[in-house]
Amino acid sequence: MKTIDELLSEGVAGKRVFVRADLNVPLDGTTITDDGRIRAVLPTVKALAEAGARVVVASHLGRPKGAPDPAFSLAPAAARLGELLGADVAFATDTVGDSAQAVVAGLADGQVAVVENLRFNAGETSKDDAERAAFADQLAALADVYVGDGFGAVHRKHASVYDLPARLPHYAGHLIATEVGVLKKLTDDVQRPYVVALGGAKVSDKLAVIDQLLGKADRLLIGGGMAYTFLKAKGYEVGISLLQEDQIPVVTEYLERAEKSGVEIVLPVDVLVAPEFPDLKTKAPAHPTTVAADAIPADQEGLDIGPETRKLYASKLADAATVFWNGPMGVFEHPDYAEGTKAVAQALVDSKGFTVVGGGDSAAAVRTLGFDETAFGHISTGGGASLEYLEGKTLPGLAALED
Ligand SMILES: Nc1ncnc2c1ncn2[C@@H]1O[C@H](COP(=O)(O)OP(=O)(O)OP(=O)(O)O)[C@@H](O)[C@H]1O
Ligand SMILES: O=C(O)[C@H](O)COP(=O)(O)O
Repeated sequence: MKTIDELLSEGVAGKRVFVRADLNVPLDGTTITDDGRIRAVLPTVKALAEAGARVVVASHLGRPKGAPDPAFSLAPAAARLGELLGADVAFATDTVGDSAQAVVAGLADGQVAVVENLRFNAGETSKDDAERAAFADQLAALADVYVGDGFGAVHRKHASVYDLPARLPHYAGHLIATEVGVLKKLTDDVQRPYVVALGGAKVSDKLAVIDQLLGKADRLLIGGGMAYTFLKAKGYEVGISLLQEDQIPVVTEYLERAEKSGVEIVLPVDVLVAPEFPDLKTKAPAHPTTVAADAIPADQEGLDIGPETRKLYASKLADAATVFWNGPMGVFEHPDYAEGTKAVAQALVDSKGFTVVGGGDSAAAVRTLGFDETAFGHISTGGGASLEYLEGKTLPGLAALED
């Protein structure tokens, strides 16, 4: 894989360089609540701009449905990138249309532009190769060189991640190089006990990774929205909690396999429930109730792990030599459901092992809950991406950067 260092030594002055970043930051309206993913791509953008490149930054944000949707505009991220760079950043109100073409044509050497959300175009995420290729052709017309630096999205076979690098000379940016360097340690020579904590809301995506993790980790702690499919597989009722009903047989098989192979799968023993999802805007008190994991009322939703589970998970993390954690333990954005995530974060801080936190919201949680980033071994910008890397999968966005 050629890296940006080679590109810089070859010279980029005057060249249009397309940087595929992951600027998928958490937003409260148009306010960015954690800018970690923007800061993470700064070394690449700065280096290119300082070398005189005309830098075209592109990213997805959220999961819009292949058409423009103002709620998912990258405008706030572009503004924040400008603040962090201390320079004007031009913004194109479309991705490959008139605005993008004009903004890119107007760039001077060393200037930076951001184009609008890649996923406002159906071709970006299409499963149809020809549709993705057609969009990649339009993206390729905007640049001379491609730099892949959106680590959080390298597990997606999307046009800007997978098809576009095949059309341009391509290089890995600083962030991808750093992320892969650290995660390699967890695949090549992992120190044991190796404990993986999984939570979050992207349950269908992430249940699949457990298949491989069962052969690699010594212990799996399950929290967040992920926990309820496991509790249901054990025969408990989960009320109106997040549930991946079709995955219950798969999860049942995981539980059986873990038992046979001596891998510990640790599930919540108690949870915080409420009749409705909390208001994340007003943060109005949610008045949750603590119930045993096998006693979730039919009309209630599990929104965080409970106090006994917090202690249990801290004890299961205490002797770990290596920890990988992806996915908040609860709806940490609301103060009534942040304690589970705080407890796991604190257990990582207290750990003597090598600790890695992965994921947009997981990393944001660590920072917004007031933890010092340097207390963790590594904070990865990718959740799904790092999990799939740890599974040993070939990731489309990394494969595409190979020569
Ligand atoms: N019990 C729960 N029910 C519903 N949502 C939950 C629950 N627990 C956690 N969440 C939500 O999960 C979200 C984060 O999940 P997600 O899987 O996206 O993690 P991530 O760290 O961002 O990883 P990635 O980078 O792969 O997106 C948070 O917004 C949080 O509110
Ligand atoms: O948040 C993430 O994990 C990445 O930005 C990828 O987003 P996606 O899961 O919507 O593809």
